[in-house]
Amino acid sequence: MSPPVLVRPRPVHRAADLLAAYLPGSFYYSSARGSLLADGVHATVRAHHGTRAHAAAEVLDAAAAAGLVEPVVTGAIGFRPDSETSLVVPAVVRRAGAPTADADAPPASWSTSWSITPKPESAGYADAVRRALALIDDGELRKIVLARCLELTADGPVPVPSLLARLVRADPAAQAFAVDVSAPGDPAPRTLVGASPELLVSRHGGEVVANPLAGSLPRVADEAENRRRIAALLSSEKDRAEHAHVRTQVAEVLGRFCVDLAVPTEPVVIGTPTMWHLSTRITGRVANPADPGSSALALAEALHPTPAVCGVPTARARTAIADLESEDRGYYAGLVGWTDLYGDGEWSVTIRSAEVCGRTVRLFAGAGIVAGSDPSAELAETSAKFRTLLRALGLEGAVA
Ligand SMILES: C=C(O[C@H]1C=CC=C(C(=O)O)[C@@H]1O)C(=O)O
Repeated sequence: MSPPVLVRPRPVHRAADLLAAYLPGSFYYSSARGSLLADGVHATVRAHHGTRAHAAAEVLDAAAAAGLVEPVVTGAIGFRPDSETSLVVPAVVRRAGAPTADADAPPASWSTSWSITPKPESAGYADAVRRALALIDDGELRKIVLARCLELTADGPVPVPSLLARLVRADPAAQAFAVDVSAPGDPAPRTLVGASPELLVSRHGGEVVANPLAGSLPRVADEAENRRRIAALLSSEKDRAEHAHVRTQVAEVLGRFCVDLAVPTEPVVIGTPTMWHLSTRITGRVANPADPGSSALALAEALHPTPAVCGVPTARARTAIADLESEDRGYYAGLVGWTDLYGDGEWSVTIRSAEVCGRTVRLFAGAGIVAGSDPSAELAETSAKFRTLLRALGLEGAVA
């Protein structure tokens, strides 16, 4: 049984210092609620889908018994139930407040030439959207999120610390992360890096927040046009339906764990530097905070995959994704974050992300397809979503 929360440690570092101290192999996670930098491996959490929260609680209890102060489990879990997982109890954890926009950002591009390979080509993606729409017409699916991949190769190793710093600087409120996800056989260390706008779930002292997003339009430079887009999103039947699937499922799952669940019936629009999204902030309190089955990781596992990355019904959407997408998603559309000894923690949806390995960067972006979706608009939406990473790589405009 985990000890009760009495006094929580206060951050003793500056957010900018934590970001500057990040090195490949470390775990970094920051959001509007604070920053965390972790190094070394005290223990590894080995468990499969559905048992990770209990395994994490056991490993955390053992770490505390062994004298580790305030142990935390950090890491990432891939999209598929059987996909890769990287969960560890780090040896050293440093915390700080939320990052700010004035953090130092390194220069734009460090590679003089890149090769860019879309997988599939644009026409192939549009075709997959048409096939998904046929499944929706047939009544097999109500929603499916279809993703595509860009494989970039630079003329030298991609410096992950600079990429991470540029992502944080561009959007300090995002859930930014860098996680070592190296696997046997990788030609170089592999890092999952990104700046997700979507909080899957956070739990602090028993207070739970989830912030599902779905229904999107690209952000542009012209503010009048942006105002039109915000109004268009709020009134779009198609986008509201796409969003409602996610809100309903997240609320239903959290309802199994929480009391005082508050689920707004009307979405609002949130902006990232590159996108506008319909957003619903759902709050509640865990009914049984001491139960490891209600930890932040347990809630995250129960929620995953939400219809923001998979579809409705979930099982049919998963098989359709396997049939219609050409590339394995790996860690994309999974979850990334941390959970502590008390069951608190924060997990975000692994989107606006890439896996960096040596000179190669694989990035994914997806779009929710519902009745009424237009293949060319969904293709454009995925291109706009790639801009988060492409901008940070100094490559904005490189992909139509
Ligand atoms: C699947 C992604 O975004 C999700 C989150 C926000 C809006 C979404 C949408 O409108 O389709 C997606 O559900 C992605 O960025 O790859």
